[in-house]
Amino acid sequence: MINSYAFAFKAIPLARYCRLSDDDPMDSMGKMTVALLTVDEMAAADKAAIAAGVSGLTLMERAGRAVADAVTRRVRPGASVLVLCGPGNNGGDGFVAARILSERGLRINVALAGARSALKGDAAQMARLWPGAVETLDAVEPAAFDLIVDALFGAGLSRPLAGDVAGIVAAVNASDRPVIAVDVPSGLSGDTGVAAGPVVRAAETVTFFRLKPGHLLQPGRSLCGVVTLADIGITAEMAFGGGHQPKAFRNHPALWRDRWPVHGVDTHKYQRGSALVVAGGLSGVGAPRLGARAALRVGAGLVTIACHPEALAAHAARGPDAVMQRPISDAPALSALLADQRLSAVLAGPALGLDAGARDLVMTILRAHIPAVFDADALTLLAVRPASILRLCERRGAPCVLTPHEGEFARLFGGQAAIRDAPSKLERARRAAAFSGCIIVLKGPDTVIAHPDGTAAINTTGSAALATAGAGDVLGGLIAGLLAQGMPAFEAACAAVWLHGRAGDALGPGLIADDLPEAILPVMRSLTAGDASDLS
Ligand SMILES: NC(=O)C1=CN([C@@H]2O[C@H](COP(=O)(O)OP(=O)(O)OC[C@H]3O[C@@H](n4cnc5c(N)ncnc54)[C@H](O)[C@@H]3O)[C@@H](O)[C@H]2O)[C@H](O)CC1
Ligand SMILES: [K+]
Repeated sequence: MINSYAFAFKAIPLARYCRLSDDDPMDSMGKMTVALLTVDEMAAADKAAIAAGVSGLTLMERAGRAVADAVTRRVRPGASVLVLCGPGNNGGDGFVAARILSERGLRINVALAGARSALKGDAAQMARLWPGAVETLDAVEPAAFDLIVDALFGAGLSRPLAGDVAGIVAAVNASDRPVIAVDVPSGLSGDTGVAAGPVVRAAETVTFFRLKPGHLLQPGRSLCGVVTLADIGITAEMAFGGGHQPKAFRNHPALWRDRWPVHGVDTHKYQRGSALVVAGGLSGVGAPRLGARAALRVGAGLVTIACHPEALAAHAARGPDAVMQRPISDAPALSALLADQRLSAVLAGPALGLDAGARDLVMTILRAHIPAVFDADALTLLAVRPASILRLCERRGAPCVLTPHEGEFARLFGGQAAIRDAPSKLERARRAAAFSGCIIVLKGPDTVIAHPDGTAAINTTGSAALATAGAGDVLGGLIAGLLAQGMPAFEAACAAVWLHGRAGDALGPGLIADDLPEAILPVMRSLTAGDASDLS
C-alpha cells in the first residue's frame, strides 16, 4: 500500500514570504531563496541578525506574531485556543502568540512544560508579558479547545520526548483538534525529518526565514502539514553575506533554470543532443520507449533505441517515428555504437534484462566516456558488484546519474555502513554521491538529488500518483534528454525530477506513464516563458 503523502506545502511564491531585501545577493527568486537551513545554520542566521542589530526579542515577537496570524486565519472570532509552551525559546514564541491572540479576543489558555521561574532570556521576558494564568501540562485537556498551538520544542530538541510532554503530545494527537506547530512539530528533528519518539501531528507549521530539511523529508513533511514560511526580519544578506553557503535546497527552478539548454536558431538535431537508450529484447519494449519519448519531449534532437535484434520490429511498429531503433546483438556492437562522437548521453536500464548479455552491455557503458543514466535493471546489475560504483564517474571521465528507489539503493550501498546508517535520507544520498562520484537521485515521495560535493536538493513536486509502472522510465529519459543537450548532470537531474513531478501533478490521480512525456510540455513552457512568479 503506497502511503499517500500529500505534500501540503502552500504553493506560495517564496518571494512574497521571504521578501528578501533589495540588496540581497540573489534576486527574489534566486537560489538562496530556496536554501534549506539546518538547525545550526538557522541558529547562526539568528545570531547574524542579532549582530546586525535585530534584537532577539524582535525576532521572537515577529515569530510569535506569524504564529498568531496563522491561528487567526483558521479560527472564528472568540474561539478557544490552547497554547502549549516549552522551556525554551520555542515556548517564548508561544507566549508572544498567546498574548497577541488574547488581544484579538480569542479565549486563550497557556500551559507550560516546567516551572515559569526556569524560563530564561527572551522567553522569560515574553512570559512576563503574558497577563493570564499559566497552567501545568497535566491541568489541561486539549480536546476541550478549538485549536492547539504547539510551542513545546523546536530547534532545541535534543532527545526523544518523555514524561509529561510525551503525555500531552499523545493527548493532543488523540484530540483530533487542529494543531499549529511553531518552527517544527515537537518531537521532530528539523535536520532529518525523523522523530525518535512521540511527535506532534500538525495541520500547519509556521517556520522562520528558511525551511529546514526536516520540513520536506518524510515523515516530517506529513507531520508538518502545510508549511508556512514567515519573514521575521532576517535577510539573506545577514545569513549569507558573511560567505556561508548552504548546501541543501528545495528543488526549484531557481536552482537550475539558468543552466537550462538554450539552442540557437541555426541549431541542427545533433547540436540539440543525441541520446541512446540501451534496451533489451522482446520482454520489454514499452519501458525503453517511454524513456526515449521523454528524452525527445525534453528537447534532445535525436533519440535512438539500441535493442536486441528480436525486438527491432516491435520497436519500429510502436512509433513515434522520431524515435530511431538500432539492433545490437552483443557488447562489441554496442561499443561500436557508443564510439559515434555525435552521441551525447546514454540511458541504460529500462527493461534491459538481468542476464550475462545485459551485464556485458552495462560494463561496456561503464567503460565509455559518455554521460550516462543508470536506472532499473542497470542498477540491479551494478549492485551485483557494488565495488564497480566506487568513484565510478572519476574512472569513466564522464558524469553518471544513478536513479535508485530505496530498494535499489539498499542493494547498491547497503554494504557501506556509513551510507546505510546515515541519520537522514538527505545524508544517505549525499554519502552515496561522495562514495560513487555520481549524481544520486534517491527516489520516493521526498526525492533527494545529491552531488558528490554535498550539494543536494529535496523535491516537493509530484505525489503518490507517480507510483505507477513506467513513471521511472520517463524520469530516466528526461535526465538523459537534458544530459544529451549538455546540461550539467546535477542540474539536469534536479530539473528532470521537478518537471516529472509537475507533469504528474498536472495529470493527477489515475495518471498512466504513457501520458507523462507529453504532459511535460506545458510545464516546460512555463519555465522557458521565464515567468517564475507562478513557479513554487
Ligand atoms: N532561529 C531563529 O531565527 C529563531 C528561533 N526562535 C525560536 O527558538 C526556538 C529554539 O529555541 P531553543 O531554546 O534553542 O530550544 P527549544 O525551545 O526548541 O527547546 C527548549 C529546551 O528544551 C530542552 N529539551 C530539548 N529536548 C527536550 C526533550 N525531549 N524533553 C525535554 N526537554 C527538552 C533543551 O534544553 C532545549 O534548550 C526555535 O525553534 C524557534 O521557535 C525564536 O523565537 C525566533 C527566531
Ligand atoms: K514546536
